[in-house]
Amino acid sequence: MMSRSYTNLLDLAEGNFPVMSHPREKKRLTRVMTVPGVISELDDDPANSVSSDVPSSVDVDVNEQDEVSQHLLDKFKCVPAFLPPEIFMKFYHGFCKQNLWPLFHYMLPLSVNRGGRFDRSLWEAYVAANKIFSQRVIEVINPEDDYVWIHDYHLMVLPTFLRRSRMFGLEYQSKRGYIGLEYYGRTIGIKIMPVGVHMEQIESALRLADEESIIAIGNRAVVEKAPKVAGKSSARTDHDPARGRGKDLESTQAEIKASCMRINEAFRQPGYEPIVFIDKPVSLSERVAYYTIAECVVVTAVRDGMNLTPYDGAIRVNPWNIEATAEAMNEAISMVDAEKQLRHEKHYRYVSSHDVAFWSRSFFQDMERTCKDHFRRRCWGIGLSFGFRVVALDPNFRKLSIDHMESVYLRSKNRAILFDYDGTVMPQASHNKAPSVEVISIINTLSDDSKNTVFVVSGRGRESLDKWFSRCKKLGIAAEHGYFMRWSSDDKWEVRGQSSEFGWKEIAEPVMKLYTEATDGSSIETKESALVWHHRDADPSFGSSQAKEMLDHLESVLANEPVTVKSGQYIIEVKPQGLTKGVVAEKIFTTMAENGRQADFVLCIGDDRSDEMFEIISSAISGGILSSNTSVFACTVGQKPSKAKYYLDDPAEVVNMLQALAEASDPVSLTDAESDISL
Ligand SMILES: O=P(O)(O)OC[C@H]1O[C@H](O[C@H]2O[C@H](CO)[C@@H](O)[C@H](O)[C@H]2O)[C@H](O)[C@@H](O)[C@@H]1O
Repeated sequence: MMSRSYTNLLDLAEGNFPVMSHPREKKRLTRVMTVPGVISELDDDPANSVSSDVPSSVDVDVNEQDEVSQHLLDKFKCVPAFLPPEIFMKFYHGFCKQNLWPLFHYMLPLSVNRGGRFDRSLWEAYVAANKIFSQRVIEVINPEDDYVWIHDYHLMVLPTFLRRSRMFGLEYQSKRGYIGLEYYGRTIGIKIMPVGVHMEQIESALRLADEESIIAIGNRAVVEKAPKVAGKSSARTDHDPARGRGKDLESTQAEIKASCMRINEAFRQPGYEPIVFIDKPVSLSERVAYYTIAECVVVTAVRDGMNLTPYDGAIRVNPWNIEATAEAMNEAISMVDAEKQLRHEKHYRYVSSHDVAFWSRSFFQDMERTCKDHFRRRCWGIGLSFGFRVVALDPNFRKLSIDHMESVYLRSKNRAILFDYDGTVMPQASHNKAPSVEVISIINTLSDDSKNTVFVVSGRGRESLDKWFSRCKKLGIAAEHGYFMRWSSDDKWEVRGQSSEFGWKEIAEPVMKLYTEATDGSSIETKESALVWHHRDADPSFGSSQAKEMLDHLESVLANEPVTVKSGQYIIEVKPQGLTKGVVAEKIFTTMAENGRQADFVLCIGDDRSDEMFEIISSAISGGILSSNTSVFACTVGQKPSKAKYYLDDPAEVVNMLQALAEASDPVSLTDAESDISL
């Protein structure tokens, strides 16, 4: 018996389903898969027990399912997923049609009476159906060559199930017309692609309509029932019965019928019926015949999913605006033929060249392009249940070997050591943000070595950094992402921002205040060059959704200002354009080279967007600021997608690593030149 707790809902994703009755064991379909290892692993996986318990399908008798499956496979290379009737009813007519469809089509119940409460059994059936699909996919897929195209809202849990078995890493390059989402090391491509019509089918229906149906309809319906009477026209309401069921649908149908009756009663005349309401399925050829003889087709779907209604020289209307719709209808029926023809030709060209075949070809091309590099990535599953995520990492991404780095360190003469502060040498969760005595001592040992140039490169304000590192005389500090820079405590702060114009703060701050008022636990930090909105102490999910919203909001109101808006660890930061830790790193490497001390050892370490430091390294090498022989250790904190090649697990490991380098340092070491002189 399933527990009613929410956690057990999540268990469903683990494959812990209520076992449905099964009259007989179902034979497995002949495998198409070509990777034997994966098949055998799945065979023994108890989490994959649902499909073997599937007792029957809705449309195909259970005794015929194997035969039908084989036939579909041989003839069409198709593999069906048979859902037991009790699952199918609750999955399709229940959760899909009663919950998801209205949700995705903005058809939320207008009154309490029309809305049902969340029905747990429907949700369970939805998850169970998705699981069955996933098992069919897993049975037949060749993970090396195949793509998986998951379509529509019925199968939204399917990707989660598939990724638990085998994951497909994606890398995506942004192109015009696409949106590329970076997601745990993968880029998800999003594109708007209207589905085209099947031109051949429509054209053959048109031919058929010309020959047969128009005559039939003309005789039966148009002439007899709805003739054009002088100055009057008849409307034919062609109502394609919906596949779904539900209370909303029934009442909508009743309302349509009542409206038709009301209009007919008011305007009916002998031999003239203003509205002919067709409440039965209409064949394609008959429908096309109606389209052919109609003077105007009005499509007023308020939200459309995959409606393939012909698009014939349309006048666009807002279906909520009744007057504008009436005007558009009048315009359509009174439009001169030449204009109709022009409009038709323009749209026909588009419709006929962007048909359903074009759509599917284009979809596959996008999929191929999106997936082309995914075999280069290694995927790791992290988290549990719906919190499960697949992280795609570069195969060269590996843990930093301190021993190896230490041996390179010992051989090098000019070293650049750049480290971020928060999340790198200072744990994010720590309340006391001042560096420990241990960290101060390590930094002093490192910066006392004359071969070393050591910098803390941080988003923090210069005042805090100055105070915290007051005992590190030789430490370089880049504060506020490099807006301020200083090479040692004896040097003056350089202001490196391109602009000292901060009028944008008057735009950004009121926006941040709005969100701060609405988000308990959030606050605003004012830095000299930047404004930061913090939500670490807010409710986690509300805080992060507010942060996303604020990011968009700020980006739009600051679009013409010389600033960038960035998200970080529980922060949204607005800072002057061109300020990045990458620019700081470049400045340090350039200055070293100009002073005849080109770095032969570089250690850059950061935990988040300070990855910017890593990104400039290849351009620094190609630009000659670093040599191709420079040993580069670009390291991130935490095993996550990054431009860095190495990772360490947490700030404690970072401090250990720095300690090891400090121990290998020579605080009184002399440069070669100095050695020669002293000899
Ligand atoms: O570049 P970093 O050294 O990593 O500094 C980046 C930001 O650090 C600070 O914010 C972080 O610490 C806060 C606690 O003190 C924490 O609540 C927040 O979530 C962290 O992101 C600082 O306040 C920001 O101005 C820096 O940009």
